[in-house]
Parts: sequence; structure tokens; C-alpha cells
Amino acid sequence: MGNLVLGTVACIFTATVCLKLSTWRKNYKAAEKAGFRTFYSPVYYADLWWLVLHTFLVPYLELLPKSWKQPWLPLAQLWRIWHVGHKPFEEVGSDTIILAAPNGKVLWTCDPSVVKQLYSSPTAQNPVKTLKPFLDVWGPIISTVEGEEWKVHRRIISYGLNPSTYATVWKEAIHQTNGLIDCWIRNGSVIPVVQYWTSRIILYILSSVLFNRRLDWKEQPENSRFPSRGYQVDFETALFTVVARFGLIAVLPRVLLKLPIKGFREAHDALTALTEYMQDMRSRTIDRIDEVASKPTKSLLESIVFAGTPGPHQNEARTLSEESVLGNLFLTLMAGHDTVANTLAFTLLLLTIYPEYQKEIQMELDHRLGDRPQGQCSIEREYPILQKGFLGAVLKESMRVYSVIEFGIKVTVERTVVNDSKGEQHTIPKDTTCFINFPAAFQNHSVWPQREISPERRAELHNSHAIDFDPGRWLGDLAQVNTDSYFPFAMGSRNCPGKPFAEIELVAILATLLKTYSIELVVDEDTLRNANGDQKLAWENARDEAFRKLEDNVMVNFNVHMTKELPIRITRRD
Ligand code: HEM
Repeated sequence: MGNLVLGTVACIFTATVCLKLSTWRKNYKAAEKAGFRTFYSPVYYADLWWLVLHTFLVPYLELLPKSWKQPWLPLAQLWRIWHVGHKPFEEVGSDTIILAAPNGKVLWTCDPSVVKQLYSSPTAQNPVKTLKPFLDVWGPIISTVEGEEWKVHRRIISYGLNPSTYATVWKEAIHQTNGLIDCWIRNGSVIPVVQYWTSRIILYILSSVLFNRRLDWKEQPENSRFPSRGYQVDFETALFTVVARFGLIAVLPRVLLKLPIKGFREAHDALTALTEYMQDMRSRTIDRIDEVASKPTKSLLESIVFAGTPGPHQNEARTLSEESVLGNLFLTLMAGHDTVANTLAFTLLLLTIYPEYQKEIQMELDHRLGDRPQGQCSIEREYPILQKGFLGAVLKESMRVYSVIEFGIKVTVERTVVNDSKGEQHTIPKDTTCFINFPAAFQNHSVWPQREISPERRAELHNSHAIDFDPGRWLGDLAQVNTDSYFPFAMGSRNCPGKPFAEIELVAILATLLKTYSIELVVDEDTLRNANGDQKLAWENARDEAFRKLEDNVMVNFNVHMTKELPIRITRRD
């Protein structure tokens, strides 16, 4: 009997292995026909066994000879794509690669020509079926629909992103930056973790612009503030908790969130409270729907709620359900939060290790704004000048070197023909998952020249990405930029509709801060002692350490970010 069971198990195992090997071979054959460099990969990016076991397996897999692990091993670690940048492509000598795994075909590209066509081809679509179970917390949203339905969502969100919304973003960013500066000074002027504060300020701006609710810097949205069961969760705590715990909310079924585990319960209660707050905002907007209907430009909240309110001014077939109204409001908040907060945090840290660039911005601000009061700096006059000047160049360079989004994903629903940068035609097979690799395109050294620094010095700074931060490349006659290889906001019809929103708030925050204040690295006592009290040497050592931290402490969850300590100080300019 025992032998029979063992024999059956062995047979099933052998049959499964044979079937997998045959599908693996079939996937390779199909992938190869595209004419790109094709490789076998034992891992499909979404394999559950890989997601669970990778921490244990990767150190052993790293011991394999290069030819066995390149390029699939670095690309199978989706949380290290920013770290490895263009290297996997460099090593195999091609900017587009297809990996054939037992469970599917995956194309990786940073070739600007292929990227552009994938973003514009109707047969390469967003993986909405995969995203739905995670992102449809309330109902279908812009990111989980395709075709005509997507056009309706996109039109409604784009309609709310108009000059009047941008004017509010500009004003609110200035107001909240002043609040943040006061708060920093009240707290002793030292900022241990910049990311914590940039997360807050961006959430505050979004709260005002999206929900018409201004939050106040006096309140501390610490987790300890989370009320006991049965007590009202205030708006700010609900907002912070849902944003911070969105990973849990997206992955776990709602019923599991009700389990008596602290993190789960907080996520559940915050989500319930936020839903009620958003329903209330929706009802209040509906109460004045005639006034909203007659407004020539609507706020984002008004645009989304108006689109979800059937009435004489609406085509019923083109309206959004209540679930989609709440979902799209929240999606806009999520899409506009971590991306901007992380970009702002990296930019502030980069400006502390490059004080010369900070000075350049300040000289530009003095020249452009003079002694004009903040209230008189307008989005129409000052913003375009600052965006085109050194401040704009710093932001572009920061988004190039520290691109907070690692990749875009498209799935080919039909065979898809693309031409690569050399003009060669390729046909990507149906059902191929295509990863558009942002950092590989933005860190390709043949497109973006590196600083001339010895390999020994680079190694000493842990090959930090920050070494090649050079805003000057975006300016003047020396401009060394290839905008085809730069797309932090994606491309094509599904590009980021929040690009002007993000750029305006980043410029407004940095201009407000740096006009009157400077930020600098904190040199701690140990560093000063080790440099025998030599201030200059101590600063240089602290700077080297900051370079290393800006490499070693960069993490990826949904976005690229750095939440570990790298203390900076705010000081009033002379
Ligand atoms: C530095 C800041 C930002 C970056 C780098 C960024 C980047 C991106 C990228 C790459 C996409 C395409 C994602 C995909 O592959 O489908 C996207 C989509 C989107 N972004 Fe942003 N974004 C930023 C800020 C914002 C802001 C401030 C908002 C709104 C206030 C926003 C709203 C959206 C929305 C609604 C979509 C979905 C568009 C669609 O599917 O049609 N983003 N963003």
C-alpha cells in the first residue's frame, strides 16, 4: 500500500516536472521569435514560491557562475530594480531582453524606441485584471479599467486637474511649507528622518486640494493617537493610517482586517472612518450640485462627484458609481502622495550634500523674487521661470537619479510589432508581460555621462547613485540630456495626469523653504572628534557617510524611498 502511494506521488511529481519543462521550452521558443535577446529564467516575477522564498534563496543563487544567473536573477528581484539600474542590460549588450520562465514570458526594456511604442500601442495594455483585486478597495478606478471605461475615468480626473486647481496647489504648498518650517524650528531645527516630514506635508497639501480640508501642523498624527475601539477616528488619523497601511488593505480580504491584531484593526477602523468622511464630502458636494454644474472650472472633488451624480446635466451611461467616486478620490490621493513625498525627500537630502547647488537655487530665488512678499509670488509669473531655471533642473535630475517609480507594466493582448532604436522590427508574442524599466533608462551611462571620479573613490562611496547627481546637465549650451530616455511620468495616453500638480507643489515648497532658510548636514560629535576637531574634514566625512547612506539605505516597497535616519538641520539664511 505504502509503495503504491509513493509510486503515485512520484508519478504525479515526474509528470508535473515534465509538463513544466515542456511549457518552459515552449515559452522560450515563442519568446525567441521576437528577435530580442532571449534567456531562460527559472523564475516568473509573480511566482508565489519565489516571493516567499527569495530571501533564503538569493544568497545561494548569487554564488552561481555569471552565465547561469544573468540577466534573470537581478531582474527577478523587483525590489532591487532601482539598485541595479542599467547593469543587467549592459552585461548582455541589449536594451531589450525577453525572459522565458515556466509560467510565462517577460520582456524587460529600457530602449526608448520600444518604450514609446509599448506606451502607445493599443495591443499593449495595463494589467488591469491583475490590479483589480488589490486596488478596487471601493469600486473600479482609473487604474483598473481599460478602453472606453478608462476614457470616462481619465476625462473626469483630468477635468479636475485644471489651472484653478493648480493655483490652489501653489498657494497651499506655500502655506504648508511655512507651517512645516515653524514646526521644524519648534522641534529644535534638527530633522532626523526627512521622509517622515515630506510625507506629512504632501498629505496636508493633498487633503486641502482634494478634500477641501486644511490640516494643522500643531496636531501630531502619531500611531499612538489611534483611538480605542468605539471612539471616533479623526480625519487626519484615518487618512494617515490608510495611506501608511495601504499594503495590508490591498492584500488582505476585508474580513481578515477585522481580526483582533493591532495593525489589522487600525487599518480596518481607519478605512471605515475614511469611507464615511469621503461619503460625507460627496453628500455635501451633491447638496450644491446646481452651483457645481454651473462652475466653469471644478475642483478635483467637484469634478469626480459631479461625474458620479446622475441628473439633467449628465449622460447616465457616462457617470461613475458611488464606489468609483470614492475609489478615484482615494487613488488620486495615493498616486500623488508617496511619489511626490519621496521625490521631495531625496531632493532635500541631495541639496544638503551638494550645498553648491543649494546656493545656486538661492541666488536664482534672490534674483527672481527679490524682497517681494511670498503672497505676491504668483503661479503665473514666478512658477514658469523657476521651473525652467536651476530649481527645475535640480528636480529633473533628482527624478532621474532617484526615480521613485521602478517600472511600468504592459501586457500584450495580441502580437505587438515594435521597432527598436536601431530600426529593427520585432514582434512581441501575445500574453507577454512587458516591464518598462525606468532606472535602467535613466541610469544608462552611454546616454547620461557619469562624473569623472576614480573607481577607488566610487567604491569608497559605495558606488552611490548620488555621485552622478548633476543638475547642470539640464541647462544651457552644455545640456547633455536625451529626453527620449527620460520619462518619470510615463508616456502615451496613460501617462501621469498629475505631472503639473507634482511639479508645481515641488517648486513651491523648495522655493518657499530655500528663499529664507538653508538646510545642511548634521555633523555629529563623534565625527568631529574623529577629525580632531577639524570642522572642514568632519563635514567632508559626514558627507561621505551621507553618500553611502543614500545608496545603502534606499528601499523599495511600492516606491523607491529612504526612511532611515540621515539627520539634517534647518538654519536661517544670513
Ligand atoms: C513625482 C511625482 C509623480 C510621479 C513620478 C508619477 C508617475 C506616474 C506614472 C509613471 C504613472 C503611470 C503608471 C502606469 O504605468 O500606469 C502615473 C499615473 C498616474 N498618476 Fe502620477 N506621478 C506623480 C504624481 C502624481 C500626482 C501629484 C497625481 C495626482 C494628484 C498623480 C496621479 C496619477 C494618476 C491618476 C495616474 C493614473 C493614470 C491612468 O491610469 O490613466 N500622479 N503617475
